[in-house]
Amino acid sequence: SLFLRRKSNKTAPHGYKLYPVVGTLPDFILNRHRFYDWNTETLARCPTNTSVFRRPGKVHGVITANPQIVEHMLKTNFDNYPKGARFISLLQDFLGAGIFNADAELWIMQRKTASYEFNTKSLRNFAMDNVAAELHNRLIPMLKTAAENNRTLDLQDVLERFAFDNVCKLAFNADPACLGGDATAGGEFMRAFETAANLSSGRFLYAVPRSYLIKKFLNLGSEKKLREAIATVHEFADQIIRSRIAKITENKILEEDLLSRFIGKSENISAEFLRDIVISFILAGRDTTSSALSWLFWLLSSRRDIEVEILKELETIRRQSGKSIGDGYSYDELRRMHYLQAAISEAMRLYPPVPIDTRNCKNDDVLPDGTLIGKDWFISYSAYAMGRMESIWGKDCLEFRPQRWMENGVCKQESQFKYPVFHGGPRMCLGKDLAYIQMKAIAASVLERFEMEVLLEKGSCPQYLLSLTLRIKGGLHVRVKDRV
Ligand code: HEM
Repeated sequence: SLFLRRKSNKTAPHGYKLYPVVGTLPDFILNRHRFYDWNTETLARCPTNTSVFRRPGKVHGVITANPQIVEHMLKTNFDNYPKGARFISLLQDFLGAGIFNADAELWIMQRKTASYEFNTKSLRNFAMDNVAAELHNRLIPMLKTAAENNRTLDLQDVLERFAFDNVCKLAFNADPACLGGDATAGGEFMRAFETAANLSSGRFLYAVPRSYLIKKFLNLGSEKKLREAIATVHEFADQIIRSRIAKITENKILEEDLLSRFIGKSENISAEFLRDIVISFILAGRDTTSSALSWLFWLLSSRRDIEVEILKELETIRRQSGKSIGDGYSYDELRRMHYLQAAISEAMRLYPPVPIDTRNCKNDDVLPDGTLIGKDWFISYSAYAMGRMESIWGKDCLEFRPQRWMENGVCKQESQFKYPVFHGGPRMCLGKDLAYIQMKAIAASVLERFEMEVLLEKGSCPQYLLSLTLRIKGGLHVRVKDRV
C-alpha cells in the first residue's frame, strides 16, 4: 500500500487537483455548495470518468461515474467494498446496527428477513392501502382546499410529510399524521428525525474528518442538538415497540407492518435492535420518494408537452377500467402506467434522490480501468454525475426526455450499474417496487386533478441542498389549480 500511495501521489492530469499536503481540500471547500456538479464536471474530463480524491487526515479515495467500476464495487468484488468502520461510526449514534448501517452477519440477517417480506403480496397490499388512504383522506383534500383558496404551498414539504407518514405506517404501523396535523407528537418525531438525519450526515462534510468527536465529547453546538434529536426519536420509537411486544406476548396477533414481521421471524431479538431496524427503514423510505416527485413536478412545470402525454396515458387507463377521475388506481392499473414510470425514472436520472454513495475498500485492489485503490480508501460512485455523462446517455444527456425509456410502449429496465439510482448488486434498494407504486399513485392522482404553477423565475433552476438525499433548497413553492 506504500507503493500505491507513492504512485498516485502526483497531481491527476484530468481529475481533482491535488495540492501538496492538503490534497483536494482547497477545491473541495470552494465547491462544497455545488459538490455534485463539481464532481460531474471533473469526472466528465477524466478518460475513464474516475478520479482520485484526497483530504487531510489520511482520507484518500476514488470517485467514479464509470458503470464498469460501479459493477466491480457493488457486485463482482462486493466483499471488498463494505460500508466500513468509518461510515458506520459516523451514523452509529442515530442508526445503531440497523440494515442501513451494518455489514457482514448483522446485515445478512436483516437483509434475509426484509427481502423475503418485501416480496410478499401482503406487504404490497398493506403499502397500497396506506398510500390510497393518505391520498384520499389527506393529500387530495389539502390540495383541493389550496386550489379553492388560491393559496400557495411548498409541495416538497407536503410530499415529505406524505412519505414520512407512509413509511411510519409501513415500518411500525404508526400514523404520525404529519400531513394535516402539526403540533402533534408525530410532528415532533418527524422534525427530530430530520434533524438527526441532517446532523449525522453533516459529519461527513467536516473539512477535518473526525473533528466532530471533540464537539461530541464536549456536547457542544450541532453535536448537542444531534444528541437531543436522537433521544426524541428513540423515545418515540421505543414506546411503540414496547407496547407492540406486550401486545404480541398477550394475544399472539401479528400486524402487517415490518416491526411485527421481524418479531415474528425471531422471537429473541432485543427491543433495542428492533428500534435500529425500524429507524433504518424509516430513513430509507423517508425522503427518497418525495425528492424524486419534487423534481418531477418541477420538470413537468416547464415541459407541459410531457405532462399532456402522462394525462393521456391516465385517461386511457381510466377508460379501459371504466373509472372516473379521483377513483384511485389498483396495483394492476399502476403497473400499466409505462409512460409515467418512464417520466419518473427520467426525473431520477437527472436528480437521483441518493446522489452519491460511498463504500470502504477493505484490501488493496485494481479497478477495471487500472486505477489502483489502497486499503481503507473510500470509493464513491456519483449517480448524479452518471445521469449526466455523455459517455452513458449520449449527446442529449442533459435533456429531460422520458421517451428514451420507452420501447414498444413499455418502459424498459436499465442496467443497475449504468443507472445506480437504486444502488445495485446484493445491497440493491429493497423498496424499489414499493417506491414506484407510491410515486406513481401520487403523481397520477395529483396530476389528473390539479395543475401546478411553480413559483420560480422563468428559466431559473432550483438549487439543491447537501443532505443524504437530493432536496430542493428552499422547497418547491406552487400555486395549485383545479383541472376539473
Ligand atoms: C425513489 C425512491 C428510492 C430510491 C431512489 C432509493 C435508493 C436507494 C439506494 C441508493 C440505496 C443504497 C444505499 C446505501 O446502501 O448506501 C437504498 C437502500 C435501501 N433502500 Fe431504498 N430507495 C428508495 C426508496 C425506498 C423505500 C420506499 C424503501 C422502503 C421503505 C427503501 C428501502 C431501502 C432499504 C431497506 C435499503 C438498504 C438495503 C441494504 O443495505 O441491504 N428504499 N435505496
